[in-house]
Amino acid sequence: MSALLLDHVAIATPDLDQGAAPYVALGLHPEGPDEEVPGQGVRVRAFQVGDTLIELLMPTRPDSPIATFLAKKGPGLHHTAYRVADLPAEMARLSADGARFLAPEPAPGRAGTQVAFLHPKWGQGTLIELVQHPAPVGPAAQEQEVSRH
Ligand SMILES: CC[C@H](C(=O)O)C(=O)SCCNC(=O)CCNC(=O)[C@H](O)C(C)(C)COP(=O)(O)OP(=O)(O)OC[C@H]1O[C@@H](n2cnc3c(N)ncnc32)[C@H](O)[C@@H]1OP(=O)(O)O
Ligand SMILES: [Co+2]
Repeated sequence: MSALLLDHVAIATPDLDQGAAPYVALGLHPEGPDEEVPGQGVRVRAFQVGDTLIELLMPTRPDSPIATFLAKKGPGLHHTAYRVADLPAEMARLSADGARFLAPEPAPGRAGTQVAFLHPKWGQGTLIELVQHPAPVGPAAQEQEVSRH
């Protein structure tokens, strides 16, 4: 079973500046420029907090899941996300264990990640996302490769 880390906590907002205000007031700074993720119909502003992120999500089109969420529940906590080393393997393991994924395959997330969502009912009322980050490239990866031998 792959290592599991809390990757991010996601918050739905109709406006990134408005949604980000409490985190800026807490002294956090955005982790780079806002990022559009067309497949999810969202614009993302992320704040690093220790090893995890606070991810503000604003809808970029009316049929975005975030637009639907905002219409039903208003702004606030949207999902929690966990980092896995091998997303397909985790999906197969959890599905065999009765978990219910919202789509059969991973989808592109922010920052080159692959993501998959579990149904909120399976999450006992919480929308849970699994995230696989791209393999590191460049000197860091070579160094990691060398240290393996
Ligand atoms: C930039 C990418 C980024 C990343 O991490 O890289 C992202 O995280 S993108 C995030 C946006 N994308 C998604 O959320 C995709 C997955 N979500 C969905 O497919 C839908 O939002 C879904 C199916 C979770 C809910 O859709 P909808 O509300 O239209 O369906 P239902 O009304 O049938 O809802 C079923 C049931 O779930 C409750 N619900 C809905 N959303 C949430 C939520 N975020 N947390 C907890 N519960 C949720 C909803 O109230 C219904 O419950 P019920 O008791 O039947 O009322
Ligand atoms: Co997310």
